[in-house]
Amino acid sequence: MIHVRDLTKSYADIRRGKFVALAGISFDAHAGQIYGLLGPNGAGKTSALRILSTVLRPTSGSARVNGYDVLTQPSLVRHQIGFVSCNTAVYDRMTAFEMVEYFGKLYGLSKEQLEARMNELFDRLQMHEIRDVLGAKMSTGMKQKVSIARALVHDPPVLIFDEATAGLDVLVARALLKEVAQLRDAGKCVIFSTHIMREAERLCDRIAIMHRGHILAEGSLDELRSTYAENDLEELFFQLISKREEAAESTGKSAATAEARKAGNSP
Ligand SMILES: Nc1ncnc2c1ncn2[C@@H]1O[C@H](COP(=O)(O)OP(=O)(O)OP(=O)(O)O)[C@@H](O)[C@H]1O
Repeated sequence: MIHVRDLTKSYADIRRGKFVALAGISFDAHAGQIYGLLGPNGAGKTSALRILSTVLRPTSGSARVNGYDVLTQPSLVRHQIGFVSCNTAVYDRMTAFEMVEYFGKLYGLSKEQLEARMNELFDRLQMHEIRDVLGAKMSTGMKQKVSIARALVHDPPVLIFDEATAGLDVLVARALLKEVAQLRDAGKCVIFSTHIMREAERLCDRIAIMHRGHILAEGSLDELRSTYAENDLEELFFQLISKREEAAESTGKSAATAEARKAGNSP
């Protein structure tokens, strides 16, 4: 359902010059699966997810969502996905009902379809009591429910959650994770980015461990544990990242030594 090949993204950064945020990642995610992108801050998770949702253009490589190409068929791609992040905007002057209705209309749902869908979503996400609450007066948890309803209103086959539990209290975060699992059980393809090991461990069917724009390892939790002979995901994660850092450091040192030799500054 999601097919990503050799995807790269470079930013022109004033301070750092050309900065490579994605260095050629490839992965596939399927219906009925939660695919986790696990990585520390700056790993490139958001860049990858923004490309999948057509907000960003890749520098090179390709990505298809439910058969549609993000570069050549962006509008069709957008109909295939719902996107939830920790800071999806909820308009201050709209009520929960108006927000979800507004997005349903944007997706072209008929009045009847929208009414049925909104009833279903307000039941499922227990949103009836916040139906008439204005965005400005909502708690973070309420806002997150509205964001989820907004992402689900057109019943897309693919759902993308980008660090969606950040800033939520433990009860609201749990409810969100339960909803994510239910979406998978309903046959959706879910991409779930997080830096929280426990979330990835509990929820994801496959995990890509990302660091500085690379996928360092990929597989089901069992596959990762057996390949790296390490049961603890956190430990496995640290081992992979420290190996990478050491390799990068020694490459940097050799490059610097070679440069110095060339310049005649080194014995
Ligand atoms: N518009 C931009 N211009 C320059 N650099 C950027 C831009 N957007 C992201 N970056 C850089 O690209 C790298 C990857 O960022 P990205 O947000 O994709 O990572 P992430 O894994 O989602 O991290 P986080 O959890 O912190 O959001 C970071 O070093 C970031 O500073």
